[in-house]
Amino acid sequence: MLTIILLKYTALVVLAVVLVAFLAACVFLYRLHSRYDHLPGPKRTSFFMGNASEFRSAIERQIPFIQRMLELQQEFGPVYVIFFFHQAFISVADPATVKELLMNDIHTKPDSYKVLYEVYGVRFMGKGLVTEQDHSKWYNHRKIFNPAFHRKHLMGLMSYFNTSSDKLVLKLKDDVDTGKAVPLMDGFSRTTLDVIAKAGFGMTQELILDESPFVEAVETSFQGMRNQFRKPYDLIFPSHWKFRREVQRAVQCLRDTGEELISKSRKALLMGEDLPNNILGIIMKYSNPSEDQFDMETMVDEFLTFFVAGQETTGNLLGFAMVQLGGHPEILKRVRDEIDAVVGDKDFIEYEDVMKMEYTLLVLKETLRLYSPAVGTVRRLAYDMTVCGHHIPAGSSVQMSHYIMARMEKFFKNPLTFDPERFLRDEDKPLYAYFPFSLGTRSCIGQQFALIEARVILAKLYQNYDFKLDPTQSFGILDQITLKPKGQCMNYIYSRQ
Ligand code: HEM
Repeated sequence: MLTIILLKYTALVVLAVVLVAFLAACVFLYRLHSRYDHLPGPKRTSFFMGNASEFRSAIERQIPFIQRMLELQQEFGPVYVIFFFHQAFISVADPATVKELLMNDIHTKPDSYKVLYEVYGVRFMGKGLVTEQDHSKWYNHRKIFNPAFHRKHLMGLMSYFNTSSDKLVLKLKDDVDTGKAVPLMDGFSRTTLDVIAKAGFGMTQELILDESPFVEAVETSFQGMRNQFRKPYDLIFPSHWKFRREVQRAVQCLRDTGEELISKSRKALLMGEDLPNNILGIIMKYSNPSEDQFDMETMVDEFLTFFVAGQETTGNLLGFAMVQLGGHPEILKRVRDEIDAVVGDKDFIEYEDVMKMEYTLLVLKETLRLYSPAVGTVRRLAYDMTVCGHHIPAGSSVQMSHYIMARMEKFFKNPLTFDPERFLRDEDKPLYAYFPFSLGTRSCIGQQFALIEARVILAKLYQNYDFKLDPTQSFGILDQITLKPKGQCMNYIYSRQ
């Protein structure tokens, strides 16, 4: 009898707790919605899910979600609000606001970055440079990393860029003159992974030519990261538990590899040995262990951060660039002529050669204007602001998208035309409208690294081969949180005439 009463009592308590939680969620959402009721924006299709159905419609129409956000910008103007479950994002396409939010450190990164802290319960990017929200902690780390990206150290990384590109050339050798189109994205992805692994952390594993458990672990982890971001509720279903375990193992494998490399480097430093000229070696030299600037966990966070931030982005940039070159024979000819003139048949591409590849740089810049792998950034407003006549309260998450602004006639003449020389003319208004690497102190630390690496890889490819885009290769964009070319960048490869 007592047990039945207890059970009834417990059930009542549970019911009451659920009811209170439900009411609290309703009040929270009601207050959130009313905070932004004065702003334009699409109608919420659900009280609880807000505008999450917009995601579904973008997937169904096979367009990147950011393209849907551009359409909404065209419909509602430079400022609008969109709700995802319990989060409101204010999308802003206004250079003055981009300047205010990115050039002023008082506006920090919002909580939405926490989604990258861990993947399926295993620490992932943790408190690395991209995700750290505390400005002073971030600043202390960034100042240690900055020297590794100065010109003189980047010059010292040229051998890594050359060696990895040579391996890509070798990997493609079997596909030359076969009359079969081959996907280039896998090669780009492996090559940029190899560069980060070696120039960044001194890994010795072969990542381009052979099958590698590390490459598989990177792919599985990234897939897990995307799923967690886009389909967080999949995990409720037991059919996804196997995948979750695979992702957890893969992330752990990356963290273990990072820890091993960092420990090795630390030991070498303590033994007074010379550290190699890679990013990890340079950070070790510049950081002060006595100040405990980097505990092992944070250092491993940075290891993962550099793979996430530096690999796929640069690989995707190369893919987009090759697709655009394939579709613009006159631009391709100028790139090839420049590479022939600057590099000729040299085996080793020097830093000075890269600096002379000015037209190729314009092509990369134009590729980044229309096809930047990273679509934008978000800041948490530190104080109330009025943007284009709209009041935005302090604490709001404001999204600024370079993808959106790059497609606005207001800032770029004939915005959808791929025109590398636009950067030499004075017709556009790119100031605070062009920011593929973001702007301000939290802009991309690897910007120059990526642009040098991409030029070396392109130079080596065109130095050795001719490429012809497969006519079935799409010019579309695949949204995988970062943007990548749809269709794997299919090309026929020929020996150079
Ligand atoms: C085409 C290639 C690349 C693009 C388009 C790109 C873009 C970006 C963007 C937009 C941000 C700002 C992210 C935010 O606001 O949350 C960023 C940050 C960052 N990127 Fe890149 N990136 C590229 C390549 C690289 C490479 C090669 C590395 C490393 C070698 C790198 C390392 C980082 C790091 C560590 C941050 C965080 C910076 C900080 O907050 O201090 N990126 N990148």
